[in-house]
Formats: sequence, C-alpha cells, structure tokens
Amino acid sequence: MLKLLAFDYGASSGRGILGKFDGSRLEIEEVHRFANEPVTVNGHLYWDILRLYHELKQGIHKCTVNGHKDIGSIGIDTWGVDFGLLDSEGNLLGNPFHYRDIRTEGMIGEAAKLVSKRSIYEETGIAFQKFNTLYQLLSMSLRGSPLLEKASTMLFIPDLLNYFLTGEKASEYTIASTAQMLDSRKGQWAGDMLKKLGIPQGILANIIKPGAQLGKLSTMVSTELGMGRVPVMAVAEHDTGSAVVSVPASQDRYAYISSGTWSLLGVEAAAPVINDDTYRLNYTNEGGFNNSIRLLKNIMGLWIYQECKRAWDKEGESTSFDQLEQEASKSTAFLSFIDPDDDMFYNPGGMPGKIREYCSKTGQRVPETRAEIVRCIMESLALKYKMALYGLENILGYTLPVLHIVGGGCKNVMLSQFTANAIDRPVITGPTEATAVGNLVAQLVALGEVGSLAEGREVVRNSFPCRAYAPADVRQWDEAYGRFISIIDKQY
Ligand SMILES: C[C@H](O)[C@H](O)[C@@H](O)C(=O)CO
Repeated sequence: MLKLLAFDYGASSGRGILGKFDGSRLEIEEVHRFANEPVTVNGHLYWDILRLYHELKQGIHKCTVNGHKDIGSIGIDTWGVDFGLLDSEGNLLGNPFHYRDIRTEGMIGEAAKLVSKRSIYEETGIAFQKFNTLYQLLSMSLRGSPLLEKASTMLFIPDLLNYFLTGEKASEYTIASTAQMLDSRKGQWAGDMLKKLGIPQGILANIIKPGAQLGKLSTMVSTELGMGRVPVMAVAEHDTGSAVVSVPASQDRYAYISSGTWSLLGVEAAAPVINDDTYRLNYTNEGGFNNSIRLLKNIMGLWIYQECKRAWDKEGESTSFDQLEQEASKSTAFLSFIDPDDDMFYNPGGMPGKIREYCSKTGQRVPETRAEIVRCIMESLALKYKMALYGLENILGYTLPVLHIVGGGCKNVMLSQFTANAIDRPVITGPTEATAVGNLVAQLVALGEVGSLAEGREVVRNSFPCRAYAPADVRQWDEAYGRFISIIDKQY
C-alpha cells in the first residue's frame, strides 16, 4: 500500500489528507485540520503564514507518530494569486497579503495606462480580476514598497511552503498562471509586458511543471519531524487545477464546476482560447495539469452564502448549512435575484444586508427571512452557472451535454438540483474532496504509479461515489432565466 500526503489550504481551513493507494483504488483519511483565517492588521489583510507552516509540520509529525512514517511523497495546493517575498538570504520579507486586501483597488486601471488591457489579455489569456498577482505587485511598485525593493524572489504560497520544507525555490506552472503574468502560449513569464508595467523580473523563479519532483524534505525538517527525506512533488498547486484533475469524467465533452468559496466553471482545452468573445466575457485560460488549459469563468460561488451564515452565527442565530437549505426549500421560488459577481458582494461582512440592498435598488421584492435570502442565493447561482455555460458553449461552438461538479459545494443538494434544472442538463457531483484527491492523483502520476491523467481519473471513478441529478421544472427555470438576465443586465 502506497501512502501519500496532500495539504490543501482552503478559504477557512487547511487539511492534511493521507492517501492510501492499492494499485487501483485510492482511500483518503484526514490526518490534520486547522483554521486558515486571514489576519487584519492596520486595515490590511494577511496570511498567517508561519502559523500555517507550523500546521503543515504538525500534519507531517502526526503521520510520523501515528504509524505513517513510510509516506511516499507530499504535495501542497492553495488558492491562486497570493505570494511571499524572500530577501537575498532566503528570509521571508513581511507577511504575505491576502488577495481580498484593499491595496489592489484601481490597479487594473493603472496597469491599462502602461499596457492596454487587450494586450495584457492577448498575452496572458487571464481574466481581469483586481486580486491577480499582477495588480498586487503593481500596487507595491507604484507605492514604492520597501519590501518589493528588497525582494530577491517571489514565491506563490504553495511554492513558499514547499521552499520552507525543502529549501528549493521554484514556481509551479498552474499556480503561476493565475498571476496574469505568464505568456499563456509559452508557459513562461511575459518578460516584455512585465518590464513595461515596472514589475521587477529578477524576483521571478523558474517555472516547473506539475508532476515534477521539486525536492525532498530538508535534513533539518526531516530531523525535526522524525520523518525521512520524503520527496516533495510539484502537484497542480493551484487548488482549482488539483480539483479539475479529480473530475471523474469519461466522455469527451463535458463542463465542470470546481465548487467551493468560488465556483470555477469551465472545460479543459488543449491550448489557450483567446479571442474577442473570451476577452469581452472575461473568460480565463489557467494552466492545468498535463499541459492542459483550463478555460473557465470565475463565479463568486458559495462565498456569499458562507458570509450570510457567518453573519447569522454572529448575531446569535446559529444554524447549520443543512438547516438553512431545508428552510430555503420551503420558501417561495424565484422571488428575487442577485448577480453573485456584483462587486458589492466581494468584501466580507454584512452580507444579508447587501443582498437586501441589491434587491431593493434593482426594484425587486426584498428578501426578509433567512430562508428567502438563501433561496435567492441558490437560484441566482444556478442561473449564473447557466449564463457561464451558455457563454462557454458559444465560445467553443459546441454543446457540453453534462456538467460535473466537484468540491465541497457538492454537499449542497439544493444547489446541485437547481443547477441541473437551470441548465437543463444532467449534473454529476463528486468527489467532494476534489482538491485533495487531485493533489494525490498528481503525486501518483509523478511517481509513475498511474500512467496518465486518464488513468488517474479512472482511479477516482473506482474510489469515490458520484451522485447524478436529472433536470426538472425546466420551463419555470427558463422563465426565471429571462427575468434574471433582465435584472443583472441593468447592473452593467
Ligand atoms: C483568488 C481565487 O481564489 C482564485 O481566483 C480561484 O481560482 C481559486 O483559487 C479558488 O480557490
């Protein structure tokens, strides 16, 4: 039995997941779970990076003491775009900022003064999101940040944690692609563009492909943790990249949603798709495992719902997601809609109030109860998925007959059924632990234990249950889509 260890840092928690592979099936076991909450200091939002590195070591140490000293390899994934800076001696400069920090406000406009938006998109193929690494670095550069001046190396968060473990500095391709700083066709840093934007190129590390061995636990770390010098693999370090590795699809044409705090709806393409439509509709071309491109739309996802629950918990109305969904299922359908991607929902705090405000300013019935608010979020998300799927089919010129949903969002039965109804296609959900499973599958490929991504997906099919949802009430959902479009169109 081969044992592997995956670390997945998600929006509110991180996990160490032990994978056990018997040659055809993969079993997973959570060995360590810890909070991953950003810390606000003087109005800025940061990663609690040293604590999170400590938790990574705790996870490895737990394996040592619990009879799993024989780990074959380790891989780490996190969300995209965030990074740490190292000085010339390899010391971490400051605390990495969290992408929801306000410092990137207005930076897309500032970048466009130096290089046109169309040129940036043409080269990188990456959608404009104010949180992209490009705008984080630009804001530092324009403010004359002393940290940036001192920096020798920039490492994305999983690369930084890998560096702490191994001493090796490299930028894994899938996470680097989220920066909007790579030439998407070459898979290398877009040097000329970065020069025009004033981003120092000396800080950029070599790009390595997922599936390569990055290094081994350093002697110091292995002694400290009582674990051997275990290989550390470059998996698809962008969590969406890992999640997509785990999609258990067997057919040629399908769409996926990596569903969690964000909903990433897309397809795997052989090459970047960059044209007038992808530019206008802001579709992105992120780097994937196996040299694939993830052509996808970034949708705000369950963030709004999670924030509502946090607000209600704070107000002392503590509840569970299950209970909220049960209440919402009894609530009247299609009372009001929101555009989940409206900028007003981006920042944390006061989410139920923001939803009411959106509905009021768009002349809709204002949802009052928790159930009405949850129903409004779920219906709006399902309709936004339909819009993104239609956009994708238009771009590709063919239909996508089935939608796979992977990740924590699969647990939301109501949203999965609403999605099938809205898109009038079958929806297949699972695996729930998509990022960790994809991380482990990439390690299996890297170790040569499975021959290819296709074989890896067969392992996923053999190992994790899926659930299918057939579309229902399609006519009502079609009518609702018309209303939804007219409401969110007015927003633009
Ligand atoms: C910054 C976001 O998290 C990113 O766009 C998204 O791709 C992601 O990583 C979701 O986990």
